[in-house]
Amino acid sequence: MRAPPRGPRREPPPHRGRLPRAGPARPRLPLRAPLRRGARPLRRGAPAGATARRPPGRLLGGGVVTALLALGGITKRYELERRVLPRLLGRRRPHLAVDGVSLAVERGDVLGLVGESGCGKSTLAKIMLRLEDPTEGRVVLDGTDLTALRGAALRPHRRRVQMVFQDAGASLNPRKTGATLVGEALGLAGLPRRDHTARAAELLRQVGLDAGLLARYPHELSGGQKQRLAIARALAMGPDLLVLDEPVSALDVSLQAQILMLLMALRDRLGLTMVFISHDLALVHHLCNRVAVMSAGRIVEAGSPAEVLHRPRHDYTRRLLAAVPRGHHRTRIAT
Ligand SMILES: Nc1ncnc2c1ncn2[C@@H]1O[C@H](COP(=O)(O)OP(=O)(O)OP(=O)(O)O)[C@@H](O)[C@H]1O
Repeated sequence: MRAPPRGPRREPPPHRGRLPRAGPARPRLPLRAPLRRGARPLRRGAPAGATARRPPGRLLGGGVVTALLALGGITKRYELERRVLPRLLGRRRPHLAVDGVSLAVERGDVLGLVGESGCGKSTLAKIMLRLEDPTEGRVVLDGTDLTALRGAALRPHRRRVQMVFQDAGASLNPRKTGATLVGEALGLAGLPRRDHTARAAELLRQVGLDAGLLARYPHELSGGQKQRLAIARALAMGPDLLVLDEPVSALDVSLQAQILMLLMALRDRLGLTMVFISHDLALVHHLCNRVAVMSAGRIVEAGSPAEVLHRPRHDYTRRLLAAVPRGHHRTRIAT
């Protein structure tokens, strides 16, 4: 651990071992660097017993958390039913989908998470949103340990991380119009009902859709329009972090480019923090300022797109790059 900088002596925080309820003066953790696998306690060097005294969902003060989202030693094991020789081998067999991932997403980052199918990207995304519980490890959002929270205590934090799925059509309730879908999100975000129509129209404009489309049901929209509506609905919640799981892979190439340009505009205009999950290294190269490469449940390499995609250090990343078809994507990565 690095020694604290020398300087004028600071007063100790008013409640040692307890955090103030909320607010800008909330003490932060030193999580700039990715957490080491299984690191405990989260505040390195915290006094023995500090973890036990921590109120649920709150972290001890004393340092500075710069990461909006910090994953510390995340492991996810699924217990699968064993169909072959269950009496002999046992009924359950564990499957390790995520294996000790530590990762920090800073405010304003657009982090590209790449890796081959089945390496654990979506599972990790669901854990970021607490749609799945990790088997081990911590999810810390803006200094709050989400893994310690349940039910009503978790809800307000969960809204701060929104997800856009590959298949927007399936994630939009077919019985509800765009106005209802976006309006519900605005209601959850606490916007008074009288302001819903104007805000929904504004959000639709932000994602490049005509506000008139709010009157339509999802099946009356094209694939690209559905994806934009899903993004508008996610933005309606006023998220701090948007997790996009293969948001363009179901679209044709021209629509992919349009959605990518939209995401780049949102990144630049709103300063959105995003985790962009994709197989497509060229898309990641264009959109992201950081890239993490995942293989068999682990992050094997992370850095800037220039470092990871142009000067890969890990064999797996080299193989991933070599698998990109010549001409199309490779040229786009090289530019
Ligand atoms: N609910 C589940 N129960 C059991 N195993 C699961 C479950 N969800 C995912 N898995 C397994 O965990 C591993 C990681 O899956 P995950 O969906 O996270 O991969 P991925 O990298 O997102 O793949 P893709 O790019 O194809 O979407 C896979 O082997 C998958 O079969």
